Amino acid sequence: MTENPVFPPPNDPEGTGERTADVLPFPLKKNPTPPAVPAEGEVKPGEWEAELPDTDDPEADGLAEGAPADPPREVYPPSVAEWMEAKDKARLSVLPDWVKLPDQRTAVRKWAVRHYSAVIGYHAVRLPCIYTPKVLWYSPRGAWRWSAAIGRWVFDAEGKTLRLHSVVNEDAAEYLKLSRQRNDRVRLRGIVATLAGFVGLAATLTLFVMAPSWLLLLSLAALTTTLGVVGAPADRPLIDLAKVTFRKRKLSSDIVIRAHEVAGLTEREQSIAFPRPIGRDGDGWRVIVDLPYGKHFQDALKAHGRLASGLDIAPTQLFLDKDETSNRRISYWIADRDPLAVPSGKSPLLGATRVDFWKPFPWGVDERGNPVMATMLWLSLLVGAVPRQGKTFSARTIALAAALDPYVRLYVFDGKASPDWRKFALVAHRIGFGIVPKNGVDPVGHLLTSLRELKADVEDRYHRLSELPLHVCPEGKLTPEISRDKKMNMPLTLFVVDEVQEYLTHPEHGKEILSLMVYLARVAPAVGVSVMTSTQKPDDKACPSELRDQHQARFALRVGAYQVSDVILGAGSYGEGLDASKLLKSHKGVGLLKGMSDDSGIVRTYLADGRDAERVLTRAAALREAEGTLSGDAAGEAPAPEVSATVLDDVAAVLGKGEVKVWSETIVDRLADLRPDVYGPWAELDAKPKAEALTAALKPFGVATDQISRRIDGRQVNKRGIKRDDLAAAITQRNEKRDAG
Ligand SMILES: Nc1ncnc2c1ncn2[C@@H]1O[C@H](COP(=O)(O)OP(=O)(O)OP(=O)(O)O)[C@@H](O)[C@H]1O
Repeated sequence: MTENPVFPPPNDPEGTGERTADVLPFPLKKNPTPPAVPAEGEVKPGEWEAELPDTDDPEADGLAEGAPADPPREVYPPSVAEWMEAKDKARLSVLPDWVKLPDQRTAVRKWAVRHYSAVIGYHAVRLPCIYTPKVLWYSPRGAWRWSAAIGRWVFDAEGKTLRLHSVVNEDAAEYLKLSRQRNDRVRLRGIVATLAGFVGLAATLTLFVMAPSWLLLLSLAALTTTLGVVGAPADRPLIDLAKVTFRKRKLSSDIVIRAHEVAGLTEREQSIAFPRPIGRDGDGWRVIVDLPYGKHFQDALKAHGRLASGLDIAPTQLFLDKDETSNRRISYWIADRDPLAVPSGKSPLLGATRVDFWKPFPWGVDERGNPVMATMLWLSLLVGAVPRQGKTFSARTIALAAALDPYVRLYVFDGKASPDWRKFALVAHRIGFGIVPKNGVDPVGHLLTSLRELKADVEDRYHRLSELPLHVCPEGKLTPEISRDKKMNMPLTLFVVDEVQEYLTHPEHGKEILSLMVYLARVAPAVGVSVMTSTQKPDDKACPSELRDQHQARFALRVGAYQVSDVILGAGSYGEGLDASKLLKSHKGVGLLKGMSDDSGIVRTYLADGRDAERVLTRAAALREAEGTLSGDAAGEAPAPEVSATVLDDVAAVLGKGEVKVWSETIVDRLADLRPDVYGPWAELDAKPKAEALTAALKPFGVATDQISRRIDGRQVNKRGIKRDDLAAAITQRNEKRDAG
């Protein structure tokens, strides 16, 4: 039943000729005339009901005493604006929603095409192999039935019973009257039939001799079909009913009320109400109900399975949305079929020549087929799911969008070394696969170097952005112009780590990787460096909460239990109706997205398979080459020397066993031998700047250089140098800091 609360005009309470009490009339009464008092316990579903205190009731003493709960009308009269607003809400629109809204019009059009093409196809297939043989089979019988009917008509068979009756009753007068009438009729009908026979014969002969063969065939087909239809048995129709391929139910308020009753969401004395009529919404029904007072969204959520059963649909067809105006108002979308099992199709990125990563880009569609746009600006994204659900594919679609913006710097690390990310080598600034060194490359070391490089970059960006003049950087934040200015070297950056648990559980470097990633996920998005991590193990050991919690956006594909869903999406998500454990195995690439925008909900991500990805990345590489933005690994450039991070260990490595203090320039020469690519340029400097380079590099670690005296050829020579004890103390301090995270 559809309920539309009608608000009475102010100062004109319905059903009351005059004001009898200080209690305001209940404004949401439905019937314009006073309703008959229902029998006790009888509740009309969907009707607003209110029990007003009966002041004559001796048991209602307590209610009559004291100040009235409602303010007197004279003090707070309902305003005309309120009344008009209520009327506005209650008024039904002239045209139904599906006519007015373009997406619903499209849905109806699609439905009509789908429906009628299915019906036409159904009959077209059956026409030659079922309907034609049936017509041919039944047409002789039809011809016999027809001629028999004409014979009966000509010879007045319908009067036979009466004539026989007059014979049995020996009523001669009646019999003579009926016989005369019959003779007249037979004569007339005989003439008509003979004439019709001649006309028919002449027409047939004319047709046979003069008509083109198509007309002859058409006439024959029409005659045979007519005879076939006449000859078909009454219990077996010639044409079957088309069983269309999809199931579309007509939803009624009775079904919805039944669902709430079996789900235990209604009270004995109060049912649900329908603030808006049930209507079509895309490929499904939109139902808005008001639960009984005291019941709320979470109750409906808990009863999701029972509600689906009461509606006689699969749970995957029922979607619940909160309503902002009331906690007992729920909006249901009841899909005609499981929308999540319908693939969303190929990613539109496959046809895109380039993407502006500053703007949202298409990532998928929601359950109703509405586009879902993604953005990675100012946020980090965590993707989690059990294996084979589309975790990598969904994360990769985002990385592909980034690749198609030539000004986005990409870091890609895949803990599993799967083939999925290999082709990103064409565009990625830094890339690594797995955790096992191969072909002379240690991927974990490379990740560490990249993380440190990025951390230094982020720190540097903060400084530089705050130093930029206001006309260049008005809000102290990265802008599209700054990010695309090559001289500024602050491009939007996407740091992708797939199967992050492989790196975080690394026995030697896991802790440092974790602390660097926590730093980046927390601090870097604000300067245009976004982190996207994915994992199939979101537990505290494999992917600790200190990292998970830094991700502002979460995407959970199917998981095993609602607790895991909450771990990925964040505590409390289950209570908001977000439970990725309800997704099915068949829901590939489908997940729940939270935190990317104000809305949370389902995303059926677009598909881009391995070949699609390769095509996009080849295009992206060409684009970057043309724009001159190919850098790092993709351009064959080695990482910048990590002087700051490794200098302590390197100096320690070049100290001789018993050496207590060594001159700086000696140390630099030895460092150049150890790592010529890093320290070679220092070694080429003169003695003083050489020593100063080392002093500057060690200063951040608290290692000062001292004057060290040596006797050379009987002469006392003083030069600045490093003491072993100072170095050891700095290394211990650094290690303690690192362990503490
Ligand atoms: N959006 C999508 N639409 C349709 N199918 C998809 C979609 N995304 C993924 N799939 C299918 O799911 C399969 C698994 O995807 P994917 O490799 O991304 O899963 P995964 O969760 O990363 O698995 P693993 O943990 O084993 O790497 C793919 O091979 C693909 O066939």
